Amino acid sequence: MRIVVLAGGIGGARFLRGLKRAVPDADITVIGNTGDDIHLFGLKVCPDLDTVMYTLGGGINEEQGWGRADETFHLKEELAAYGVGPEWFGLGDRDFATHIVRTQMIGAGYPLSAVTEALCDRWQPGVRLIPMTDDRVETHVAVTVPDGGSAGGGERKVIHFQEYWVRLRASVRAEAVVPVGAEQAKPAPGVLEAVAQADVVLFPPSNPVVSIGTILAVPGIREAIADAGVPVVGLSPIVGNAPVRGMADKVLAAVGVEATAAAVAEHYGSGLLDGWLVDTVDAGAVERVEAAGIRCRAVPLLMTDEDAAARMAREALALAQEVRTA
Ligand SMILES: O=c1nc2n(C[C@H](O)[C@H](O)[C@H](O)CO)c3cc(O)ccc3cc-2c(=O)[nH]1
Repeated sequence: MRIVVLAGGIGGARFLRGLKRAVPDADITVIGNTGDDIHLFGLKVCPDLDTVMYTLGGGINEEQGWGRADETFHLKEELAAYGVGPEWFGLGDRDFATHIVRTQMIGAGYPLSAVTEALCDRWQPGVRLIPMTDDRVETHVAVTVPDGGSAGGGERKVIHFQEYWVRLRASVRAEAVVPVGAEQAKPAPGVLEAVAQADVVLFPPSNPVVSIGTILAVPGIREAIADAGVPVVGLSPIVGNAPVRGMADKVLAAVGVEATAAAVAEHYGSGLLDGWLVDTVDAGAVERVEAAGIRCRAVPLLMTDEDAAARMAREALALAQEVRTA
């Protein structure tokens, strides 16, 4: 079975680990979000690609869900001693090596897709990991930073997604989320081919705006998925009207979508999604999602461990089969 998965960071990576366990013989292609990418200290950092690569390759820091296990931060401390930041982004020594190799290869003329393949030669994630595009796309967030005054004023600015997410911890209101460069970007080699050859396309419980939404913003990808003629099944990242992890509710508000399992399904829409899994606590949403033309089932959606993630993957594939034979 050929499975294409659109993935962000932690949620996507953990789901993929479950999927591999559920269907060990499947041929899995992962289209990774690169809107979170950031240039720091002259290096290109790809948090979501690395989170998938490290998680499936056995090198992830399990507690954090990002970055390397058994990490040290000497380089970051030395940079800080020179007054060179940012200090708010935790790049460890082992992780730095990945960014150095990536940046060196890009400088030598290799596209990001080829670099990612080379990095995966070491990690052997057991899936084909392709960035959504080789072109530069950076998600920016328009915010108003309060001036602290009683008039409720503040400075409106546009900041990098990582500054909004990591430094500000989404504590200021996001007014708009813009995947800068997406409109001009082309899908990376292999992306459209993988979708065209897929038997099923899955949207893990990743962020619908800044992860999956960014991938779908690359011209051609949404259309290829909608036209593939195979079941497209997603899993809700919202459980009981709150994100399972992260701050997806904050960016959903910025695009005018309420943080409920049903609203996220409607946001993707029946033109794209054929099936949607909601958590059992959201069983009441099933009717609304089905009324929107999307087949819906309520099953446990908390990825408490690898077995739970594998059960979710099996449910997603079962729903895909149901859609296919309907
Ligand atoms: O909350 C944090 N997330 C960090 N993340 C996670 C990441 O910024 C976001 O969670 C994702 O971009 C959202 O998908 C990192 C990921 C990397 O690959 C490398 C370094 C970091 C550093 C941080 C960090 O300092 N704090």
